[in-house]
Amino acid sequence: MPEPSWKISQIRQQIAIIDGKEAPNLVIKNARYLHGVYKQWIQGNIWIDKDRIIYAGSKMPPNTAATEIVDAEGQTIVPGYIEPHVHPFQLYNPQSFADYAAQLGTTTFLSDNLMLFLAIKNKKAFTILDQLKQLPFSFYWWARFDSQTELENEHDLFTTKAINDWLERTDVMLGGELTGWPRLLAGDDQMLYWLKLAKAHGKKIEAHLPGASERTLARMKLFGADGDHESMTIEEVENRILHGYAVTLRHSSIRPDLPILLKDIVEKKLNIFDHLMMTTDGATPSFHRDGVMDKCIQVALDAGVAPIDAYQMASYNVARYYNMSNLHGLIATGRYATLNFLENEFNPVPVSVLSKGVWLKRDNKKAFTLPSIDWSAMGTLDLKFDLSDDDFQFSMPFGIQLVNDVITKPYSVSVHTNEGKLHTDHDECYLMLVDKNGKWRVNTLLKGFATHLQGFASSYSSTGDIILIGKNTKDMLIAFNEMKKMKGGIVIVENGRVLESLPLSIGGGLSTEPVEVLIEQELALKKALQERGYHLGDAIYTLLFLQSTHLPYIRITQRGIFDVMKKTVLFPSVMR
Ligand SMILES: Nc1ncnc2[nH]cnc12
Repeated sequence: MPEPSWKISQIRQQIAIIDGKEAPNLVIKNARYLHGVYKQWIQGNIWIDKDRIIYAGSKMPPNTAATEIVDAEGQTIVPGYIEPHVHPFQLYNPQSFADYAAQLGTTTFLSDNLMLFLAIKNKKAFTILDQLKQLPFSFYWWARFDSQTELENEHDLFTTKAINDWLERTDVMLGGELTGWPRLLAGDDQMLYWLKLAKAHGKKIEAHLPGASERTLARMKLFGADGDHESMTIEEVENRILHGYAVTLRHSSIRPDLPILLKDIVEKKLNIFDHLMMTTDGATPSFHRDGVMDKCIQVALDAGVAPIDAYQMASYNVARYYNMSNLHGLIATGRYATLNFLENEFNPVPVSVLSKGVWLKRDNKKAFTLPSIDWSAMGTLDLKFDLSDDDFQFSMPFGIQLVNDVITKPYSVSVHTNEGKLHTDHDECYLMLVDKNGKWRVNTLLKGFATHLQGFASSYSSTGDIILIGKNTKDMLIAFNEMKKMKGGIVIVENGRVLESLPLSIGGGLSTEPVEVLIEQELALKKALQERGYHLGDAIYTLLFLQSTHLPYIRITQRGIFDVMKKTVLFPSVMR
């Protein structure tokens, strides 16, 4: 349960408001609001002082001297939306994502710690968490137990001490997501110990079980998994519910499954809405043009879900599951004053947003820009090495073929690779993963990414190592040099000229730009790639997951080309 932060003196003052000795800052009167436990719209007055609901019910405060009274007649009020499964590093950063999402009513986030965990020491990461805590929204975190790739130093990084540092925090709500669960089945008791440690700290365990059989679901339940967000079909939802999983339905840029899942649940008349949550699962910026959790709620309404269920799936259900309804997800006495004001319950995009007592949006206008935080703990990407012609050796019998945006398989290379150029009449490109410290590289070919892409460089990757792709080694080198000069980012080069560049100045992986700007930058990048033969949906995810061993079948990792099923390095990385 997250720790309420009110001091003794503040609680005394809150009691004095009930007693009429002091006045609250704000009263929302004539409110028609959602009460999550009654599951009804009720009428009443909500008294607020600073960030807390002092009282919600039929009465007005005895003392309203110096109280702002807002008449909410005609409006409908719901709890601020909660996004339970955020990967806050898809070009945006946690602050910029929250600033954008808040305008659409999403003000509480449960966020992946992976990027921070891999990039910097816990002490530094916690300075970022602590800064985010000062802002008028709520950021909670997960604690990962595995890197979802093959790191050179996985065991030095994922230690009991390092994981426990996270689990001890009251703003960490869960262990996982558990992408490395096959290790549990293979007998890894170290990982099982971490699950038990998380439980001992009162945290939930979020699994990651795409396509799991009933046998796997049962075994993972026995290991301690509580929830899963990977259902792609109604049968998968039903199986998870059967075995007592908390189910989060997903609507993301790579898996926009929510409409069909909800339609099937409604058609089958499954009475399970009190036990469902929804997520956008780290969708890339342009997916959020039409919303964050408001978009999920709209999808639910469109699928015929009753409005109260639709809102609860993005608020009270999440708060109750994570044992935080003492503060979130319920409009009732003692909770955070985090409310969305709607025209009516059929339009989840709020007219006004109050978050921890601060108006972030009022009457359809942005009322507050979340201040940016100090990202210096993440450092800047300062590559201290150069690449030379010697690095561009590509003589591999097989390469990596993209089956879709994120699934890969091995294929036999049949083209000449040693001339520094590849023909544009096929979709094979050179691919290199280079250590951000310049110590090693892995060279292979990538099929299915593009036909006409000459040079491409990205410091955006799972581990912060550098990905180079292209048909022309000279342009790949120029793209690398440009990315290095920018101190991180994504660059496309053609005939020696930079065509597109997207700077990622926070540690080489995150942008400082607002999400609105990032949407435009991502679309421009995607368009340039599409014009050069990229025919898949989500290029940013293709980059992010090239190293990810939680997906089949073959990956480029720090240790070399990796066979996911056999768990072996097929070709080791080469020292430079
Ligand atoms: N496992 C994962 N890691 C990073 N980003 C993701 N987005 C969706 N799933 C993810």
